[in-house]
Amino acid sequence: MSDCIIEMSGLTKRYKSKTAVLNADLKIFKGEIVGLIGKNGAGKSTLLKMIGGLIYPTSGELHFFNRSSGENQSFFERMGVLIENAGLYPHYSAYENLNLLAMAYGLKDRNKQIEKLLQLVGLDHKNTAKVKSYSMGMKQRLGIAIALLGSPDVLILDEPINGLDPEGIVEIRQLILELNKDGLTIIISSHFLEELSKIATKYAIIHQGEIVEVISREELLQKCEERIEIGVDEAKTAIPVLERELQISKYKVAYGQTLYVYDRNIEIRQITKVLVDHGVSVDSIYKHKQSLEQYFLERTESAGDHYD
Ligand SMILES: Nc1ncnc2c1ncn2[C@@H]1O[C@H](COP(=O)(O)OP(=O)(O)OP(=O)(O)O)[C@@H](O)[C@H]1O
Repeated sequence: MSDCIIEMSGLTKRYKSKTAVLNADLKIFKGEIVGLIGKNGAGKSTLLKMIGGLIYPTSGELHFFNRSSGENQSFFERMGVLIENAGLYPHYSAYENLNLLAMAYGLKDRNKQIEKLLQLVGLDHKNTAKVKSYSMGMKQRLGIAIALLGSPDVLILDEPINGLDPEGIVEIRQLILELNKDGLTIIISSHFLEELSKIATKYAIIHQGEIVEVISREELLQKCEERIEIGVDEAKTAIPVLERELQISKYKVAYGQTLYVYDRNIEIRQITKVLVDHGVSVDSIYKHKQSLEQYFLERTESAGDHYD
């Protein structure tokens, strides 16, 4: 996963006096599923629209495949975009919707490509029912099929599970994972953090237009793992005691005076006892388990507010 296919630096979008996105720096690598997380109005859609070429940045750089987007607008053709709603024709079938667009794009082998796409998103190409009779989930899957016309390298999905019932959510999740298995890079925005955590390989947390953190799935899971936090004078004096007496092996030192112990089956009272018995005074000790939701809330609340 070493090919950086999108790189933005200092990407900014202002609407008159409103700054929707400010100085966004982010690298996206081939095969990633990047979850863009932020509250309503954080700037997610604006950022996705800039990546998808639907709006121009006010300033900053956007590079695709190590080349500036300004050098070659055709890079945007390699993005499949589903932002807001798919703009479906309600009185046509799924096939007809795709066919109209495929003709407009001048795609060759339309029939074959459309059948393949409909199959991929779990819709029947022979179904002549009008799209207006479709469920939200079916419309969303058709929207994804439309975004996939022309075999893009990157699929951009803005809140694709908004308004879907639990079954629809599972279908979209499975579809995204399936598409990613075939190598497609996906950028997906959401404020359903738990849902996003089931698919994203990397997260960019956006708050009031600014990317406040980029974190991998592994890092995030580690941060949200259950741990015992021990406050001591010096962590390095506590570690050998805990290793020897309780055989702890999964731990981390934070700020020199705090020790995080991730080993299961070790109780707070055991730790307190051995440390005190060996002359290490314990200033604080407690179990800590952070939910994803808490983590993101903390990141967005501690990030501070910026005003235009
Ligand atoms: N065309 C526009 N003109 C003026 N302001 C805009 C425009 N588009 C977006 N904004 C403002 O920019 C900010 C970011 O909007 P954006 O739609 O990118 O946020 P979002 O994170 O996608 O939120 P939501 O989930 O509510 O769509 C908001 O304050 C919004 O009101």
